[in-house]
This record gives sequence, structure tokens and C-alpha cells, in this order.
Amino acid sequence: MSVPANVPILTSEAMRAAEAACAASGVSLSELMDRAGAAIADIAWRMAAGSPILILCGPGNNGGDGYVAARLLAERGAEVRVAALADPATELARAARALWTGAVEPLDRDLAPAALIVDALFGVGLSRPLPYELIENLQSLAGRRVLAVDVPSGVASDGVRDWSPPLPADVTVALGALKPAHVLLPTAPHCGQVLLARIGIDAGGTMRTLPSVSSTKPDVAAHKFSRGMVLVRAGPMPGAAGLASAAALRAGAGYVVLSGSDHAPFSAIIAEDGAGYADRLGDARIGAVIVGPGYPVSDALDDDVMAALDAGKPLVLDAAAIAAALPRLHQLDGAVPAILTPHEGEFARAFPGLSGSKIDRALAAAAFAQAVVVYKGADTIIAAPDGRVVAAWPGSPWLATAGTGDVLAGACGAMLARGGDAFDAAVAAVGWHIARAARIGPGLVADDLVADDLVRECND
Ligand SMILES: NC(=O)C1=CN([C@@H]2O[C@H](COP(=O)(O)OP(=O)(O)OC[C@H]3O[C@@H](n4cnc5c(N)ncnc54)[C@H](OP(=O)(O)O)[C@@H]3O)[C@@H](O)[C@H]2O)[C@@H](O)CC1
Ligand SMILES: [K+]
Repeated sequence: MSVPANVPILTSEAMRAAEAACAASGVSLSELMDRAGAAIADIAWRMAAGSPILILCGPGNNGGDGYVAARLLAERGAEVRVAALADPATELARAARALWTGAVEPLDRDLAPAALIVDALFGVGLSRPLPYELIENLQSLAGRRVLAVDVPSGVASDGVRDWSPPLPADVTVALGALKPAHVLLPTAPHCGQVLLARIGIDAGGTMRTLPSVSSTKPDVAAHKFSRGMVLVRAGPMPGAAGLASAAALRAGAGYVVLSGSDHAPFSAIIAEDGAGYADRLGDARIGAVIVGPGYPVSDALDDDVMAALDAGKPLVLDAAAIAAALPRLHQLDGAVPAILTPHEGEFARAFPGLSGSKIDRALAAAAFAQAVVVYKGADTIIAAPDGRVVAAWPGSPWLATAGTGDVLAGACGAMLARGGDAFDAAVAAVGWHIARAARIGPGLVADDLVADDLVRECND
């Protein structure tokens, strides 16, 4: 499973607007369909490697793409068959089918499979679950390689509904832009390897996949404070704050203070008595404060969160600190740069009653809090109050273990303490976290993410 780095993601509504803009600039929808069909034919040709191909065509333009691909594959000498669910219902699909000179078989229970199945039944126009009979017929074709056109049929492309496709894809060719379903659970794993065929659409937009991680070398004139100073406030479980402080150092902070714990994991971390917290918040050199790791709901947490908010420092709020800060953050209306890092349960507690896809909910939460939200999970979404979104699918499954969230909070603190945009800092931290996890893989425990042998390996 993979998606290309740093490419646009569009909802079906935004996709239609992009198509319309394309048409207005002189590129017809028919031309776009030809380009889509050509991209699919190229990939199908490579996947089939000479074996027979069966293309399943639906009634809309997704089916139209399938007919174009069938024609181009046949022209290249591929052994290709077409089966249709229904007659074409759009002008473009009718025109594409008219140019297909081969037979069109019915898509029923007697349909013989082929080594490669191209699924061009439904794309962004799917408006309801698939009929039961079709699901059964498709399931009888399972077990072959499947190439999905735009999205695996049966998937709701905007990621609002969790419909699963009866024919999960090995490869999905996203047309023009990726769609939310390619990067959100539960649909993303059904898309296999997602490739983007740009087909000349200017997909601009504010949603993208995670960019590749670039290592940022300190400035030649750097000193420890210019690289960013981070204050981590420990709660009753100081191990979590210790992990966050170690991660902040590893992620590039030049100076890290751990307040309220004498369990500093590295000698380079300044462990301080908790009584000095208020004074430290007044330290002008501090570039980011982290509150929340290992700190359950309590009056003390509320006090520490309020003190940090009142100090006006850029903040990373994790776990119970998120709900504790929310009313005040909302009032502050973005005056304090903040990154919130909730997992599913924390998100539901802090932002009850939101609806829509995970992207919609992350955006609504960011707008309410006027803060950057890193809505964690295997399909982490980073959302900014101004509407920017980065989707981090697929993360690393090895991160599903205790303490990795504390490490992410620490990395967010390091990136935020450098100064600059909180959204960019959160994106860099998520990329750093996933890249390190990918290096470790099986057996990962959170401490490994901050271990020195990994530093040596990463520097090899
Ligand atoms: N982006 C681009 O620039 C380009 C996009 N292109 C392609 O166009 C695709 C979108 O095409 P599209 O809008 O025609 O929708 P599509 O997915 O084919 O399905 C709509 C049809 O399905 C029907 N239908 C819906 N649900 C159903 C159900 N459960 N069970 C049964 N029927 C159901 C629906 O009928 P209705 O709901 O009206 O009854 C309608 O007839 C897009 O994904 C991409 O592949 C390229 O060609 C060119 C460039
Ligand atoms: K499809």
C-alpha cells in the first residue's frame, strides 16, 4: 500500500470544479477521458504482461474510461474483453463505447474472469451502496489482479461513508487528483498501490499527501537556543514527558527543559523542579511548550494548561490537555500558535458531535480551536484553521504501540520551537515520526524512536 508524496487530494465537488475549469480553458471532457483511458491502458498493459485482461464498465464516465482503455489495449495487441453492467448513461461514455469494436459481455454470474481485471464500474459518481447481486458477481471474480479506475468500485470517494469494495484493488489509478477515500480508513487499504494520472488537470487545492521527509541541517551559525528551546511539562506519569523531551532533542531542538520530573532520559535534558514552571514560562528563549503527555484530567493539568496559554508561547497540547485548553483556545482565536495531537478517543471527547469524513472533522476541529490539529491514527490527518490539510496515509503500523504519541508530541515541539508556521511544523513532525518508524519496523517500542543507534543508522 502506498500513495505518491505531496500530491493533491480533491473531494468529488472540488474535482468537478477542476474539470469545469479545464473545460473552460479549452480542454474538453472528452479529451480528459481519452487521457484517463490512455493512462489506464498503459498501467494495465504493464500489469497484465501479456496475459488476458477483462475490463468491467459501468454506466457513467468511469465506465467511459474503461471503454477507451479497452480500445487502446486492443490496438496494442492485448487480449482484452469488456463486460458491461448497463448501457452507457452519459454522452461521453456512449461515445467511448461506440469506438470499442469488440464484444460487450453482460456482467452476470456466468462472466469468466481473466488474469487482470480492470474495474471501471463506478468512480466519484457512486451515490449509494452497490446492489447485492452485483456484489456477489464481483466477489466471484476475486483472486485475480485488480486495477481500479479512479477508486475501487463501491467505495465512497469522499471518505464520508465506509462502504467497502467487493473487489479490492492491487493498484488504483487516481484520475486528476487523489480522493479522500485513497488516504482514509477503512477504504485506503482496499486501494492497494495508488498511482496518480494527472491527465492535465490543474488540481491546486489545499489538501495534499504527506511530502517526502527532508533532513534540515542546522544553519552554519546555529547555536543551541537558535535551534529552538522546548519546555516539556511533566504530569503524574513522568515517563511520557521524558519520551517527549527526548524526542524534542532528537528532532532537532537545541535545548530541552523537563519541568516537574527528575527522570530525564538524557543528561543533556535539563530536569527541573515543577515549582519553577511559572518562571520558565516567562523565559523569552522558550520557543514551544508541550503539555499533556502522561498527564490525566486533573485540576493541576487545568492550571498548567492555563498558565501555558496565558504565557502566549507556541504550544503542543496532547491527550487530556487538549480538552482542557479548548474553551480558552477558541477565545484566543489563533493568537497563540498551537498544535493539538488527539488520537481517536481524545478527539471525540474534545470535539463531540462533528460529522463528515475524518478530513471534514479535522478541519472543523481546527477551525473551532483556531489551532493545527494532528488527528492521529493509521490515517493521520493534519488540518489547519485556514483549510490546509495533509494526509499521512500510510503511516507505519509499528507506531501502534504505547508511547509513540508522546514521541510525536516531542517532535511537534521541536519543529514548532524553530519558529515558523505551526502547520508546517506539524507536517514535518509527522513525517519525521513515520520515517523513523519505517527504519525500525518489527519490534519497535517508543523508546527506539529516540535511541542513539537509530541516529547512527540514519546518518549512515
Ligand atoms: N476527474 C476527471 O477530470 C475525469 C473523470 N473521469 C471519470 O469520470 C468518473 C466520474 O464519472 P460520473 O460522474 O459519470 O460517475 P460514475 O462514477 O461513472 O458513476 C455514475 C453512474 O453510476 C450510477 N450509479 C451511482 N451509484 C450507483 C449504484 N450504487 N448502483 C448502480 N448505479 C449507480 C449513476 O446513476 P444514478 O445515480 O444517476 O442513478 C450514474 O449512471 C470519474 O471517477 C473518472 O473515472 C474521466 O472520464 C475524465 C476526467
Ligand atoms: K472504479
